[in-house]
Amino acid sequence: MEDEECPDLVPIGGAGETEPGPGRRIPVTIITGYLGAGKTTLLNYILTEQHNKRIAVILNEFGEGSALEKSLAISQGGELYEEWLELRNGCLCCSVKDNGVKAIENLMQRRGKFDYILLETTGLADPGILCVVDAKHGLQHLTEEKPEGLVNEASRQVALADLIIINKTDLVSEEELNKVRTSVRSINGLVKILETQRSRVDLSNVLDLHAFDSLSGISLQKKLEHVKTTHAHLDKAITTVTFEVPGNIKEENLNLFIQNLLWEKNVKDKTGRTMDVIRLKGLVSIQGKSHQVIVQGVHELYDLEETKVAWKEDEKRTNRLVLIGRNLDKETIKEVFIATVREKQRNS
Ligand SMILES: Nc1nc2c(ncn2[C@@H]2O[C@H](COP(=O)(O)OP(=O)(O)OP(=O)(O)O)[C@@H](O)[C@H]2O)c(=O)[nH]1
Ligand SMILES: [Zn+2]
Repeated sequence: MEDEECPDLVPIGGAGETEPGPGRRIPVTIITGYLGAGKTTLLNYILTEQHNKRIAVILNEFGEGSALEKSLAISQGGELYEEWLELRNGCLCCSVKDNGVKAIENLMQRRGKFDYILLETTGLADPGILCVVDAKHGLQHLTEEKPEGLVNEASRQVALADLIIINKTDLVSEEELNKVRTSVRSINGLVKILETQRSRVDLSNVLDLHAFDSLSGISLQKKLEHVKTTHAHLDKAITTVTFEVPGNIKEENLNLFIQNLLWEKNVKDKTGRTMDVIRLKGLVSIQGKSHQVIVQGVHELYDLEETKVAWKEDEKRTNRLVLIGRNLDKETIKEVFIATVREKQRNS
């Protein structure tokens, strides 16, 4: 990678930011947070709120799940400006200098200038400016012990953030919320903390991060440089598997499959280890439903939601699932899925 070919990202609140005209610099906000914390919910909220700002969003692709991620983003997003940015190894600081900047440039060439740019990184990426923390599972992620040599990504994200959004406050008691808040505070004593449901945050807080930047006294560029030197890649034990099974499935069978996986935890890999699913996403075809259904799971919580996208008449109905977690093996999980669906169909 040639350094001179890579334009630098503009530090938030950098000189010239308030200058009018085409030379005005555009703030870039990077959104981090552990798997399923609510980053996409936040982006969708920001993009659908009335704010009279032109905002570009750059989403990352995670592992094999890119096709599905993309379709999910489109079906939820309404009118988004989108550019797809593949983060190599899901690591922002490795990728942002080459294809990251390129993605932003491509976007501006096609769409003109934006007022703000938001960048979503994978749940396991390194650096952070705005970090979404899951009120229900955040404490578990922050305190998880890592094997020798591996960094706890969740606490690294919190440590680097200028703004923390503790999301899903509806799922916890005031006491649990206090614990998460205290834990975040102990990792990052300077960071501004906001608490939300469905990531519904006052936009001025999110789009105007340089206010906090001055607090921490360190620019985005410096942060990226800093993080690059103390580098650790994705937690190797966590992997992504994707599979597709054509046809219609019954809702009760799908529930059974998911509950075995997330609640009963009785699905094992070939060596007998329990498959531990942190994140589950899917686009499925439920018998008797004309519209595509989205499956969303975060640890033991999941829900099914009918989308506005109808299956077309000549379209092949199919089920696509993405699982992120430990001890996942694709063949086995696919077999279990098919078996669960078939088994119950014979019985009922
Ligand atoms: N109960 C509750 N659920 C929420 C809240 N915010 C988001 N969710 C749900 O949490 C799930 C994950 O949300 P996403 O926005 O996709 O999370 P993400 O951080 O983008 O996930 P990854 O990109 O996979 O890391 C979805 O099912 C959301 O509907 C909240 O405040 N309360
Ligand atoms: Zn997301």
